[in-house]
Amino acid sequence: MKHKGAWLVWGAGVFAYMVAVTQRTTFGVAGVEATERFSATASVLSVFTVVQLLVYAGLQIPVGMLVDRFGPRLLIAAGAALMCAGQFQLAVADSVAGGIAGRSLVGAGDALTFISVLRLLPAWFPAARVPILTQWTGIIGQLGQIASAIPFAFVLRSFGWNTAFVSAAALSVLALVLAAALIRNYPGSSRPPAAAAQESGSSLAAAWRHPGTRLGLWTHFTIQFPGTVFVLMWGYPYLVSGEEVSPATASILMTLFVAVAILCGPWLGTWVGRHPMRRSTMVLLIAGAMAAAWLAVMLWPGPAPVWLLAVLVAMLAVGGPGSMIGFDFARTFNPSSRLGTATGIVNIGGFLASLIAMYLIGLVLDLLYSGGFSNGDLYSLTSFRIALAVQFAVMGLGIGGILRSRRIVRARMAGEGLRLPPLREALARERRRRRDERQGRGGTGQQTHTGE
Ligand SMILES: N[C@@H](Cc1c[nH]cn1)C(=O)NCC(=O)O
Repeated sequence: MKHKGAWLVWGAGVFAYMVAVTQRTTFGVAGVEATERFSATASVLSVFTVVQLLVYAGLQIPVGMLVDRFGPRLLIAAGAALMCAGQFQLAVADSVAGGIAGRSLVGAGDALTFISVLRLLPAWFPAARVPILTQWTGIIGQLGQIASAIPFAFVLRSFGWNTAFVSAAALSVLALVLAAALIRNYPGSSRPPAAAAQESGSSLAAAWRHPGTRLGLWTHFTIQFPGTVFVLMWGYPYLVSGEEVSPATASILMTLFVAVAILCGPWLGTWVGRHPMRRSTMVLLIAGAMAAAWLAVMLWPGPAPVWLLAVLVAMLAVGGPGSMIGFDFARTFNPSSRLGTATGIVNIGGFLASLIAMYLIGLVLDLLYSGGFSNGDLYSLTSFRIALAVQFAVMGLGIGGILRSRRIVRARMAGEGLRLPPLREALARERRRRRDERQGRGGTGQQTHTGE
């Protein structure tokens, strides 16, 4: 059942997440100014991003346990306060150490936000709506990037570093006030007892032991990282220096990425709500499509045509919303008392894989350059293609994790007497459901039983 005030609670949570995404991405927009302000090279500046991501990923499990114990409201408000402090610190910092301290605070506040907002959904909305609302949370949150790319960039270029980062800090004050005023952890009297401190450790062990949580982790690991690596680090230099597309075309391709992620999110959310027993198959299909698109681009003789690059970007973009299926596994395979912990475990996956892939790609590019393979061009097309191919190894590791945890989940389901209908049977049932729907014969189209 949906509860009164649910949209307001969710709205304040999503706003806090959107602001977190803005704070997360402001530094990327300020690269040129940061180089001058901190007198730093590009590789020193990349440390800012890596430290921020490490802090974010490292805090996921403690934050998940804290959400289960204290509820999302306190954590969302604390996250906004930390991000405000971090952006303020960055506004006044003029040394690399001071800047990294600011970015670490931003990473910490960011880490508190997303899983706390997801934790609100099952408490306030009916189970059948949670997959689609999870997708909308992710989609609306990503719009925070637009606030960095347009108004933040404008203030930075017109009024300078200090004003821009103080303004960003002020946005988190607004998120904090709205969270404190509007968010309630549970509707009315339905508040379950908070987890006791000593229960937190055992709920972490229990969440980890459940193969469904690990299936979620590997899902997030496998299909979030190719898009993150592309957008946060290597996509733009690869397109412009490697594939030799113009900066304007590269920007259009990056915009296509955001558009595809927004468009396919609701479709995926509805699909997952209807076919909970086929979620891992969908995840494997998305992973296969991303790998196939990369392979086609890499094997193309000479620079790839723009249409093929657009197909690649579209496939990579599906990974953002696709990885949200990982959180659906966490939700449906864990009781609500340890949902935050399980969500935190899942959310480490994509960020860990992104850090590994970003580092390995940079390493291979450097090795090819120092070994004389690149003919003095660090970002040559062939070097880029060889370096980017390390993603297949990271993806292979993730697919191995998915298949293994899925096998254990299926064995456990079989032990509980739950039979997974063969794909042909499921497809025939879906065709019947659509026909009935077209002929106006009932059925909500939603299945709420769990599976993989
Ligand atoms: N998969 C992302 C969010 C997303 C949704 N649609 C596109 N991207 C994710 O896991 N986000 C975690 C976070 O903190 O942003």
